[in-house]
Amino acid sequence: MTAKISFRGVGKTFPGRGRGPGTVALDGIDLDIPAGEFTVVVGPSGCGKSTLLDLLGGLERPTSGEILLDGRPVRGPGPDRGTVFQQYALLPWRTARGNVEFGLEAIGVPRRQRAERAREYLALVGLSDFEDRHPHELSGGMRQRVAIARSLAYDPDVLLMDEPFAALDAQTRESLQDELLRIWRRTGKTVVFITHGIDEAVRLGQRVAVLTSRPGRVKEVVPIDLGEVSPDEDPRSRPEFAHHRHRIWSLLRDEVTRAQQQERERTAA
Ligand SMILES: Nc1ncnc2c1ncn2[C@@H]1O[C@H](COP(=O)(O)OP(=O)(O)OP(=O)(O)O)[C@@H](O)[C@H]1O
Repeated sequence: MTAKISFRGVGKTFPGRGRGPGTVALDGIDLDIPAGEFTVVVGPSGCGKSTLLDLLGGLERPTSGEILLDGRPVRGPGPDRGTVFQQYALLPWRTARGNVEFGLEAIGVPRRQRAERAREYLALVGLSDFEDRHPHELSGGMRQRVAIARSLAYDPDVLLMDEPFAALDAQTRESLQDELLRIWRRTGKTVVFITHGIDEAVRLGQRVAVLTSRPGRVKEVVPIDLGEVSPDEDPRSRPEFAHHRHRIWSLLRDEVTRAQQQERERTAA
């Protein structure tokens, strides 16, 4: 079976200033992601996580290797991929509904359908009562829900999420994680989610790809199985959760130390 997304020997080097050496952000990334999987990517700061997502989103081109989406090389952005960033990037002069409709205008969905679809997706993220509010009238968590609704409304196959909950308080983050899982189960999207949070990775991922410090390579892909979780149980308190958490923490620890060492050498140079 072909993977939905396939990174094949993907490298990315950013040119240096003047004659200076470039920055090798990613090197030899090999990763296959099946359709419908929730994949989380973790790694030390600056290891190239956002770069990896930008390449998949078609915002950047790889220096080496290729990324295949449904077996075809990614050559640019497209409506088959929706992105949610850490910052909400909502239009302040538009209501929640207007923001969701905005993405649909861009792909030429007729007006009446736009309104209908925007309502449907705002309901999916639990914001039916807030569709006429402007971003400044919404909490951080609600704004991020609007951003998620906007990305889902044009029905991309793949949802790319770059630390979407990082700016939220712990409680809002946890409830949005639960909500995202519910939405993912309902919609069957393929999700690639970047985070710094180990707990977040274990809570959300079916697999967690741990990257090395820069240049980022895939150090290990950890399958997550939290066992049978009953509806009134907090999965975060299960022994399986602690086990996976510790595994990923151990893999990251060495890489973070290496990244800090690199940073010290760079500032000393
Ligand atoms: N447009 C660019 N031009 C030059 N260098 C870049 C560019 N974008 C990223 N880099 C460099 O590439 C490396 C990887 O950056 P990237 O933002 O992908 O890492 P990250 O893992 O997402 O970091 P963080 O966890 O801190 O958000 C960094 O050293 C960064 O400075």
